Amino acid sequence: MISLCDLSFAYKSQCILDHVNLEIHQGETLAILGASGSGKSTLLRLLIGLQKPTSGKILWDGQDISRFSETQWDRARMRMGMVFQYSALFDSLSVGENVAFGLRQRTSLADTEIRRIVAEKLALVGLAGKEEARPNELSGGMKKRIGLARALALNPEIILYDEPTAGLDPLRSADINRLIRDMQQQLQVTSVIVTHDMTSAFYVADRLAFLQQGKFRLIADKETFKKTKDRDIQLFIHGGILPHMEMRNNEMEC
Ligand SMILES: Nc1ncnc2c1ncn2[C@@H]1O[C@H](COP(=O)(O)OP(=O)(O)OP(=O)(O)O)[C@@H](O)[C@H]1O
Repeated sequence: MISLCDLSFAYKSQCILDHVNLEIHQGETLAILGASGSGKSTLLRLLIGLQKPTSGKILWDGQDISRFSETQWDRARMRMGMVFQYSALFDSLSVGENVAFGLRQRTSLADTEIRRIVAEKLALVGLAGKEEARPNELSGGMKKRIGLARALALNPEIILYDEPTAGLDPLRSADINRLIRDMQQQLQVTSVIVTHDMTSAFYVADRLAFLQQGKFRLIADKETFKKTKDRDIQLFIHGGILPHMEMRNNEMEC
């Protein structure tokens, strides 16, 4: 569905992505993992057209979206939902108007239809009837749910999540993880999740891709990932403590 082809990106002289290739399959949930500063958020920004690659292509259904004009991007973004790290809700707007934001900006739907969609999406994330609440009255977990309802409002084909469990306690994180998986199963939407949270990644993702020094060190399904003998990946998975297994050093598997 989406392919990164020989994609490179640099901020001035700092190379962030170095000739990477990645396939994002229709309907899958793919987790992008990597240390702080490895370029995960940059990759999301490239996928939503907020950055342009230095070289290479991003193909979506055969079209190179990295060369799109702003008008083409306006149409393409209707097919994408983005869930931001700290929810990025407008505190001055009610919850209902936050969820309605993209619908009002990008469609000419009647107000009654927008209200119906907002009610439907809030129900989907377990917050039915919260239209009149203000974001600053809500917990972090509820804000994340509203961010997700907003991303779902335009029925996107792909949802991009930047650290969906950041700042949440383990129980609220589990709640968000379940919700992401439910959305996946109910709506068959393609999802890309940038996260440091290994519990979350293993729970929600079908496949994982580990970014390090501008390259994907490993792109694999969950079982392969858990069993890899790559030392750096095992250290990352286990929070810096190596499990008892035979390790390989500095060997790229992708
Ligand atoms: N606008 C920018 N201009 C210059 N350098 C930037 C910019 N944004 C990010 N960087 C640098 O690019 C590198 C990758 O940043 P990015 O935010 O993509 O990493 P990340 O893997 O998402 O990190 P984290 O997990 O901490 O959010 C970092 O070294 C960062 O300092």
